[in-house]
Amino acid sequence: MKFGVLRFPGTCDEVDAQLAAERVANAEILWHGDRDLKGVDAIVVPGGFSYGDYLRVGAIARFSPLMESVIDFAKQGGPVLGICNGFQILCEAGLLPGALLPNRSLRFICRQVDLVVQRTDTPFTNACEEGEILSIPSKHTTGCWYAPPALHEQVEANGQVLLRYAPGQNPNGSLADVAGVSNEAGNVFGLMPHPEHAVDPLTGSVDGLKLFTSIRDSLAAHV
Ligand SMILES: NC(=O)CC[C@H](N)C(=O)O
Repeated sequence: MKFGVLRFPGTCDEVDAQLAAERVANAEILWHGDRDLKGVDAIVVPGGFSYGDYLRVGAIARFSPLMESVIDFAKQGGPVLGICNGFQILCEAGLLPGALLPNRSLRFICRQVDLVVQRTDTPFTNACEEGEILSIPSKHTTGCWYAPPALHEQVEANGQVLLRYAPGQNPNGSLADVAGVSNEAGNVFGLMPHPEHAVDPLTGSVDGLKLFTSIRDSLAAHV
């Protein structure tokens, strides 16, 4: 199978995402100005500062030509993983619920965080154990996930929160310690921490690899 990793002006984590995906499958970088998804089986919208975070994080990238193809791909049930700025872009595109607000501290925060796996019956977490703790780096200014009460209630009732910050570790003030949330159909998932930076023992954790493995295995199960 092949992952497609999006690149916008200002993206900076696409090569790490490609290298992470290549540990479990093939991966190719896709330029935001094209429309062709080149037959990839899964999409990664990586982290960075697309369009310099101007206007509002992800608000400009969301209108790239390639995003039209990503929205169609997602509507057809294709797996889409948004990491950090990718999560922000997917929220702006209306593919994920809620919005990312500035961190409560109003500071850029860069630290390793523990995430608690809430569900394992998903395309993104099937290689994990329920309740497992994943140690993954987090680095952002605008990572405070928020949804108005009615939407938040719906997201919780549908089991769309797949990862939460471990108690006492929420770095940004996200509502209900939400670190990663899926769409209602379950095929689009976004998280603020960076699994692509936790794939080699050299950097202290390989827990991030489990998300990439999960996507690959969920697709293999459908063949
Ligand atoms: N690491 C990233 O992807 C940065 C995300 C984003 N632009 C922020 O700082 O909020």
